[in-house]
Amino acid sequence: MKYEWLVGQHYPFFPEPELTLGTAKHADPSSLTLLLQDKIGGLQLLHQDHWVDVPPVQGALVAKIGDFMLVELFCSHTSLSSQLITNDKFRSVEHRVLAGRIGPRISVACFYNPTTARKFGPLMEFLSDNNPPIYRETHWIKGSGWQLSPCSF
Ligand SMILES: O=C(O)CCC(=O)C(=O)O
Ligand SMILES: [Fe+2]
Repeated sequence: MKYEWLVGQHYPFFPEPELTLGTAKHADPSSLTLLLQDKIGGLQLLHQDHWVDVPPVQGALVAKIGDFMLVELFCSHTSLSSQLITNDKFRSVEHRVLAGRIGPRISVACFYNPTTARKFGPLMEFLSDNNPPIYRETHWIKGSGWQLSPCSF
């Protein structure tokens, strides 16, 4: 069984935005997050130690790689892979949301999460003598996501 969560988020107008954040810095524990923003903006991605604005584009979905990133989207043989199963070749993106400067903001996020029925670890295709596994095999846990668990070699 897979878990998909649809979450609506409301960020009220805040008269002193420098005193707080809408959402603090984090990476999603999902496999993949698809996000619909309204026209207010405020989402930022951390890129090379700098916060970069994600401009809102009417009707566009923002796709964010999550920590787990094993998605069997739409059909069971289609899988997209990232931080855990690609052994860090593709990494989840850290992001935050600035507090409402212009007006209230609404976003809708769909978090695609992996099955809890089996463990996932780095795929063999991403491993070699020069690229040993960085993470242990782990389950994704409904309710709490999961913890990246580094291997100790
Ligand atoms: O409201 C947003 O733009 C993003 C919120 C968030 O961090 C998320 O949906 O993962
Ligand atoms: Fe997020």
